[in-house]
Formats: sequence, structure tokens, C-alpha cells
Amino acid sequence: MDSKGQRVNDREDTADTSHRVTTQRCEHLEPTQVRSLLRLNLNPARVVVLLHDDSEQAPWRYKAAYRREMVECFQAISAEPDVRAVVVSGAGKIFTAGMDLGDMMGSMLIDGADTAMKALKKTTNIRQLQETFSVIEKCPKPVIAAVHSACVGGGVDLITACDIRLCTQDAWFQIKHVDIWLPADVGTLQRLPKVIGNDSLARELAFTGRRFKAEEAKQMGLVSGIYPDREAVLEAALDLATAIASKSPIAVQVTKISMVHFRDHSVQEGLGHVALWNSTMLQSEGVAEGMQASMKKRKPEFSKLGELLSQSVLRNVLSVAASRLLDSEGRESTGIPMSLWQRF
Ligand SMILES: CCC/C=C/C=C/C(=O)SCCNC(=O)CCNC(=O)[C@H](O)C(C)(C)COP(=O)(O)OP(=O)(O)OC[C@H]1O[C@@H](n2cnc3c(N)ncnc32)[C@H](O)[C@@H]1OP(=O)(O)O
Repeated sequence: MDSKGQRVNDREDTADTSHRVTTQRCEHLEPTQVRSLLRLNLNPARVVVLLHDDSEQAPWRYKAAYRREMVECFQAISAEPDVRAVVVSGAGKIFTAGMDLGDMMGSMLIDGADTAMKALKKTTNIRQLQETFSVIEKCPKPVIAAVHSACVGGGVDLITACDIRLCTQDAWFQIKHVDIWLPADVGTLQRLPKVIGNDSLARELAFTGRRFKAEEAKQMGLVSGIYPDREAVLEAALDLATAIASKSPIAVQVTKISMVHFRDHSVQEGLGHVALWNSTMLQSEGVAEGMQASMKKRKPEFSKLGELLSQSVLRNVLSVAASRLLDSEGRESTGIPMSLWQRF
């Protein structure tokens, strides 16, 4: 049974039934929805796993539809109260090869005679592209990137918009844009210096397009943990997301909104911002309950928004999600390894 007293399916149940159970839990999000480039999996620890799905193209890269799909996914995730944290991972050999260069070439030039009109159109187009990753930052739920192997070009744009980055030992990163005559314009140049707190190094990497490996990424503060392989990094990201999801969603989400604000404002402006937020937040019943529970060394009993789901519920729904990843002959198809799903 889940926390609402509804029956949660056993692993043996079919994908169809699991769909019913999971959609009962989410009004705005279709966990089984398979988009052309992204796959969403939701578990009742309120963690969404967003997979770069490379079943139709390897290595995985950003096709034109990706922008729309990312915006749709993150808008749905933002609006869905049952989702507490997000993990972004890749299902293929590498995390991402960045922008699909074939697609990009096809959309480079704009028709028309007037340069200013063309520039205006292009500006709108670039602003839309920027939204692909800005939606991650605008989403109040923490987003964790689990990177394996290559993370090239737009991949760095993506992960710098995430809240936390973990990677595998074999991960490598490259701000590749200079190699293809393209000034990076969708977030890396704005966010990377702030993520790593080293403007000189950010410029060096952006000017040269030098590849750098996991150890250096950790040393500069781009990633906060290195794991042996894809399964291990995904597991670590899920553990972290589950831990975050067990905390007060109000506290976590206001913390994210505030930290994004603090990055771009002075200390005084930041203090003003949090004072305004907390003038409302501190009137929540959950705060009093959280404080009392902490003093009495017991688990807080939050109302619906703050409630925790048990590990057994998590295990059931993860298993159901995993069963969806099996192909018709019962083999693991792609994405998240069965052994990892079964661990929960
Ligand atoms: C959405 C918001 C806006 C985003 C903007 C982003 C901008 C950028 O990302 S700029 C950087 C663009 N990316 C690249 O330049 C990467 C180029 N690719 C590589 O460096 C390597 O392919 C890679 C290290 C990723 C993988 O190497 P590997 O040896 O494993 O594979 P390859 O043999 O090189 O590639 C296999 C086939 O895939 C094709 N391919 C690879 N990357 C791309 C790509 N980005 N776009 C289009 N096609 C790509 C490659 O040409 C091979 O094709 P084929 O020869 O037909 O087998």
C-alpha cells in the first residue's frame, strides 16, 4: 500500500497496471510517456529520472525536438507536487555529444533580405535555445546530473544549469564550441565561472576547448563526486535525490530558488530576498512540527506535502519502472540497470 492507502503493484504486475498506479500519483506528469529523445521515470520517493535516450541515434546528441521536450518535461516537473528531485542521466555509451551538427547546419541560415529582420529572428531563436537549459535552473526541484564518458559542448551547458554534478571515473568534458566556430551561447560561459569559482580557468577551457577529465573536474569544483562506472554514478545520484526528497519540500525548494538568486545578487539583496520568503514560510505548520520533532529526536509528521514514503513503496514502484525497461523477450533494454532498480 502507498501512503494514500492505494495498492502499489508488485514487480510481477504488468506495465499497464504500473502505468495506472503511477499516474494516480501524478496529475501533471506522465511517467511512462516516451518522448522522442527523453525518457521520464518517476518513483514514489518523488524522484524523476530523465534519461537521454540514444536508442535511435548514437552517440546521443541534441536534435531539434530536444529543446521543446526539455521545456515540456521541466515545466511538468515544476508543476507536479509529487516530484521532489530530478536525476539527469544518459542511457547510451556517452552522456552526450552536444548539439547535433547535422541539424544545426540545417537551421543556421535564415531566409529573407533584411539583415536586421534576420537578426531579430535569430535572436528569438537563440533565446529559445537558451531556455532548453534555463528551465533546469528555473525548476524549483533540485536537479542532479549523473555524467558518464563524454560530456561535450551543449552537455557542459546542461550540467552547469544543474544543482549538483556527479560523474564516472572515465568521464571527460569539453567546451567544444570554439572548435566549430561557435561562441557558446546557451549558458556555459555565464554559469561555469560561478559554478567553479575560477574565472581564469573557465576562460582557459572556453578559449581552448581543452578536454578535461573527471579528476580535474572534481578539483575545480565542477563535480562533487567520482564513481567507478555508469551504474555506480546513477546509484549515487538516486541515493542523493532520495535523501533530498525525504526533506521538507518547502525548505528544499525555497533553498534552491534562493541560492539561484544569491548567485546573481549582493549579500544584502540576498538577505532581503530570504527575509521576504521566510516571512511566509515560517508561518507554515510544518516548521513548528519540524522543530518539535527535532527537539524530541523523533521523525517529523508532516502533512501531505511533507510526508515521506516508505522504502517498500519505493522498491515496488522502482521495480515496476524497471520492468518497463525490459524488451519483449525479457532482456534489459536500455537505461537503468535492473540490478540498480532492484536495490531499492
Ligand atoms: C540545445 C541547446 C543548444 C546547444 C548548443 C550546443 C552546442 C554544442 O554542443 S557544440 C559541440 C558539438 N559537438 C561536437 O562537436 C562533438 C563531435 N563529436 C565528437 O567529438 C565525438 O563524436 C565524440 C567524442 C562525442 C564520440 O566519439 P566516438 O569516437 O565515440 O564516436 P564517433 O565515431 O566520433 O561518432 C559516431 C558517429 O556519430 C557522429 N556524431 C558524433 N557527434 C555528433 C554530433 N554532435 N552531431 C552529429 N553527428 C555526430 C559522427 O560523425 C559519427 O558518424 P558516422 O561517421 O556517420 O558514423
